[in-house]
Amino acid sequence: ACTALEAARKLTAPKATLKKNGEFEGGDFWEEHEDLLRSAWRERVPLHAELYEYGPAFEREYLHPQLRDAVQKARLGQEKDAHELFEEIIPGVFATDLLFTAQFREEFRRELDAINGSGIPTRRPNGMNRYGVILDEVGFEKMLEQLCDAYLRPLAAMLFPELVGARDADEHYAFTVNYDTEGDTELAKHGDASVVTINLCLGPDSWEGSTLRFFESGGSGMYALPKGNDSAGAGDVNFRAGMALIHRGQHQHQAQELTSGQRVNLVIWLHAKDGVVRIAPYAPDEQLTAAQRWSPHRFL
Ligand SMILES: O=C(O)CCC(=O)C(=O)O
Ligand SMILES: [Fe+2]
Repeated sequence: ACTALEAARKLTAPKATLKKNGEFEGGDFWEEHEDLLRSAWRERVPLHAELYEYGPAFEREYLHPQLRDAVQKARLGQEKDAHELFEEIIPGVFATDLLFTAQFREEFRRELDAINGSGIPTRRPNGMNRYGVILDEVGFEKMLEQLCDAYLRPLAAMLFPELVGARDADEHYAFTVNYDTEGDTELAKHGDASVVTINLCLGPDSWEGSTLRFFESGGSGMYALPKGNDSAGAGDVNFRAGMALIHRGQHQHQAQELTSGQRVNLVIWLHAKDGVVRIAPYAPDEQLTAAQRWSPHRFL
């Protein structure tokens, strides 16, 4: 008998070709082999098993000490340090180098190489990016869920209290994007299927071009932001390894052409159950308090 891993390695996956609206490209293949692929990923021995196992050791090795300190204070009622981790580099776009350690980035990149070299086929991450990996499908779902519960959802709620209420970021969808001159070099202007997006640059080291351009919101009606469109501005971001952005999913953006090198980012979309994305903002008196957003999720 052949193991799931052996069987998965014998599959011939359809290639990702479409540069937009490619969400369902090869959909039949991925559905037909969903169970087999899930079993194969479970059988595969990872390079860095620690990356898949959320807990105190994970936090110690992989989360930046300043993040851990600030979040500990926020849970005790003092949110100031957590705010100060971030700089609002464009209205509505918050940047920080203080979420993950360099060790996390290096081990994660090596794990991605191992995943890509495993012989198990991987599905394109979304309708526009053809390369990259859906992290929830290769074994990271549980770790990411716990990371979102403990850190990412409260941070998103702190930065965007008008959009993240008690249930608006209960679920995540996480993937990587990969830009290099042989594969995808750019990404068309779009909004994400998320209420809030966390986008971490994993490096590797150097590339040219590939800035992320944000566009003024221009929203009205249901999309009108409480502080007006001035709270979602235009500007270009030059990533560096370790830099993470947090922005509203509806804040449109576009990756400019990469002209040399490679850029790999880890992207986490937060949304409500079943992929529902909140767009109507909460009035100030409907928003979560600091104590509510930092209290363990199950008590809300
Ligand atoms: O190029 C990037 O870092 C952004 C990727 C992105 O916007 C997306 O995948 O939704
Ligand atoms: Fe995006």
